[in-house]
Amino acid sequence: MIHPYSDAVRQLVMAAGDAILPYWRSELDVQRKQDDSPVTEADLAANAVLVAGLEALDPQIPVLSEEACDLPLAQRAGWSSWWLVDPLDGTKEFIVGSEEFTVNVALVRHGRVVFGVVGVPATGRCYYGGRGLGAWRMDRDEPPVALRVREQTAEPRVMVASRRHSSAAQERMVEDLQQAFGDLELVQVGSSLKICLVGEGAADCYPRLGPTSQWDTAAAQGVLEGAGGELLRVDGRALSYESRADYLNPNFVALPQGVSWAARLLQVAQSAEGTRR
Ligand SMILES: Nc1ncnc2c1ncn2[C@@H]1O[C@H](COP(=O)(O)O)[C@@H](OP(=O)(O)O)[C@H]1O
Ligand SMILES: [Mg+2]
Repeated sequence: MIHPYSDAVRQLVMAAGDAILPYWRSELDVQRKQDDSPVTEADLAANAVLVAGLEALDPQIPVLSEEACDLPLAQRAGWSSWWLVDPLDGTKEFIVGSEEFTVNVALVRHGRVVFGVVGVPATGRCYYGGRGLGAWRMDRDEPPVALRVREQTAEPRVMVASRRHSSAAQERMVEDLQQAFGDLELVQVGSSLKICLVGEGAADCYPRLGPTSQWDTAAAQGVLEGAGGELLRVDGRALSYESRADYLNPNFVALPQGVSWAARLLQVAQSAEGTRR
C-alpha cells in the first residue's frame, strides 16, 4: 500500500473503467461542451462512479472533476486537499475506438500531487504512485510491478507526443529536438498514458507545447514522480496545481529526474514556445 487511500482509489478507478467499457466501440451520443471539446455518456457514467465513491471514501476531501468543474475560485481557494479527476482522458481516442484512453484520479495537497491512479479500461491496466511512495503498474488479477524511469542515457532516444492535439510551437519543437538529439524517435499516443510511459521507462520524454488542463496531468504526474521522474514547466520549475480562476496548465516536459540532457531539452522547448503560424 502506498497511501491509506490508494487501494480504495485504485478500485474506484477500475469500477469507473467498467462503467465506460459498455460504450466503447458502440454507437455513441457525442455532445460538445462550451469549449467545443467532446463529451460522451461514458465520460458522465465514469464521473458519477468516481464522484460518489470519492465522496463516500472521505467526505472531508472535495472533488474537482473535468465534468463538474464549475466551482468558484473563492470556494476552491480555501481547500488544502482535494481530488483532481478526469473520468475519461483521451475522449477523442475513445470515440474512434482506440485503446488509448484513461481514467485519472489524483490526491492534491497544497498544490502538489500526493499520489495518482491512472486506469486504462481497454486493457485492464492500472498505474499508481506518488513522490516518495513508489510507483507500480498492475494488470487485472496480476501482481503489481514496481516502475522506474529509464536509466540515464547520454541523449533521449524516444519522445512521446499527442496523436490528436498539436500546435505550431509543438511541431517546431519536435523538429528542433530531432535536430538537437540524433536518432530521437517520435511515438504518438493519446491521453495521460504518455506520462505513464515515461514513468515505466518505455519513453525518455514527453514535451508538450499546447493546452492541457490540471486534471489531464495530475494523476499521471503522481505515477511519474513515484518512479523517479518529474513534470517540469519549460522554465524548469515543477508543475503544480494551485487553485486559480482557470484550470489550464502551462507548457511542460515529462522526463526522468536528473538526466544530463534536461537543460538542453528545456532550452529547445523554451525557444520554440513563441512560434506562431
Ligand atoms: N485547446 C485545448 N484546451 C484545453 N485542453 C486541451 C485542448 N486541446 C487538448 N486538450 C486536452 O488534451 C487532452 C487529450 O490529450 P492528448 O491530446 O494528449 O490525447 C484532452 O483531454 P480530454 O480527452 O479529457 O478532453 C484535453 O483536456
Ligand atoms: Mg483530459
